[in-house]
Amino acid sequence: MHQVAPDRSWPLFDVAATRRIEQAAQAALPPFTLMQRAGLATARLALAIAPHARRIWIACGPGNNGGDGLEAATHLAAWGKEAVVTLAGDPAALPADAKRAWERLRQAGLDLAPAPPHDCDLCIDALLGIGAARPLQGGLAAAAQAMAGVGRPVLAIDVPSGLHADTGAGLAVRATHTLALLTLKPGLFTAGGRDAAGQVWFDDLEVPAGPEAPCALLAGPPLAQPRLHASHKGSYGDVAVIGGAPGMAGAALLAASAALHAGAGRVYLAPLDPAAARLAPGLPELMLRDWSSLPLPSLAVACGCGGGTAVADVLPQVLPQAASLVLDADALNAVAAQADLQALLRARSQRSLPTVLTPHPLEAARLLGTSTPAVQADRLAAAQALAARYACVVVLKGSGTVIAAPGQPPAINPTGSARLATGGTGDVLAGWIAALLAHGLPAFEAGQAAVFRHGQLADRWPAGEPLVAGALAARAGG
Ligand SMILES: NC(=O)C1=CN([C@@H]2O[C@H](COP(=O)(O)OP(=O)(O)OC[C@H]3O[C@@H](n4cnc5c(N)ncnc54)[C@H](OP(=O)(O)O)[C@@H]3O)[C@@H](O)[C@H]2O)[C@@H](O)CC1
Ligand SMILES: Nc1ncnc2c1ncn2[C@@H]1O[C@H](COP(=O)(O)OP(=O)(O)O)[C@@H](O)[C@H]1O
Ligand SMILES: [K+]
Repeated sequence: MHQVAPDRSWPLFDVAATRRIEQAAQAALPPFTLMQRAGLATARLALAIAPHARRIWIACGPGNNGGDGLEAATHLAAWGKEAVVTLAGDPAALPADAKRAWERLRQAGLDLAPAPPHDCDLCIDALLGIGAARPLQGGLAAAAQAMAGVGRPVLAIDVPSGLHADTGAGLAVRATHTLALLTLKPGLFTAGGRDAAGQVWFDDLEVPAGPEAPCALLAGPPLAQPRLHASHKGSYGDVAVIGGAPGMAGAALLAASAALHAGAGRVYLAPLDPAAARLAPGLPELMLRDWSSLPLPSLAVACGCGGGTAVADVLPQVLPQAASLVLDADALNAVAAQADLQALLRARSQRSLPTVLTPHPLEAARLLGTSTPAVQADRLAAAQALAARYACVVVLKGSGTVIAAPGQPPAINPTGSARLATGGTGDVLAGWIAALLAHGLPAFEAGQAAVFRHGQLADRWPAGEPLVAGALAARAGG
């Protein structure tokens, strides 16, 4: 069993692949072996989470997830715990493996409780796993509600019940811990998955993934980029930030500050507000330029940050010329609205010019011509659809940021938290990615590395210190 931490990358498998892995293992092993392993692993983790627990409520559902719970309950009772077992369903209708777990429970002298306990020290959520097919209803919904009311740690088996294992969508049990079995599923790490799953643990039940290819990766830490002694500012590339229309100069400044602190050799700031040139940015290292005078073919450009509608006039020049490009915020909205800009964007890939789009879910919805809920319902699919449509790398921001590129499995970022949900942190990310592009990282690696470090910086932010974008930018790359 492993604790899933952002110290390495992890392959993720969707439900279809997990079912194939399970079927191959079932065929090769004596019947009931996997459920025995699953139940034992769950019981062991329950003890580790709540070593002094006396009463443990195991809330079982009508399928094999419930069977894992029944098997765990038998172990916990054998180890001296008071196991209170409820079943939202008919024991006679359980699938074969779960029925066997039910028989073992009965043989151990245990029976079902008529209702959840009024109090317990730990809840085990064995209502639904990868078979969750529709929103929780009836007895399952009642059990989930009771679990929330107990106010004790909740250990979810495989998937927090109700959560869609592939997407992280769906109203689900909110667990403090989730023990993923056989495979790690992408839905645990994006959309509602992080909040539902809590700390994720993984047990492969001694079954290798075999020939199955992961549908996505949980990203690990990027490689360090040591700065050679015999290097100079030209070795690290030049960034230009174009944005900051009237009233929004701060966004462009944040991106430029992040690019500077993330290690770009030189950073140009090209505000779209003519008056902004008179502002003292407090960063004398920045070189203020009119955008039309920038040497675009030699620059990594971050375009859009606070760009307002003015950025649409810049894009016909920037899209074909920038050596590498990050499009954020208003630049994305302009692309979403103009077919000519979309064509210029797509044409960049034919010339192998690296491009990264950094939409939040609303911007992604505009680019895809759909709604924000539709994007959030399947963030991996939305990011992949965008990458395919615009032939570039896409960083779909939010809880469990997705990094996608055409023709390869997407990555889900494991770092960051809602402390980043404050104005301007997305501008910081755009500037940070541009700095890595300027250094020569390929677009996917640049996006993945900057997103990981940006989130990690937030995770390590001192608890009592407000996290604001300006301070985040000043520590980029640190
Ligand atoms: N086989 C093995 O040995 C192993 C299995 N493993 C474990 O099994 C889990 C998968 O088991 P599973 O396929 O039985 O699916 P599961 O999640 O229990 O639910 C299916 C049941 O729920 C029902 N149902 C669904 N949604 C519902 C709703 N909203 N409201 C009400 N009912 C609803 C659905 O009914 P139906 O849709 O058919 O009407 C069906 O009866 C997996 O996550 C892992 O924990 C692992 O230990 C590895 C070894
Ligand atoms: N709940 C969250 N968990 C992880 N990251 C988050 C969360 N909320 C926001 N972020 C991150 O904060 C940044 C916000 O970017 P964005 O929405 O563009 O805001 P802004 O335009 O104000 O800069 C993104 O990198 C996003 O992934
Ligand atoms: K569950």
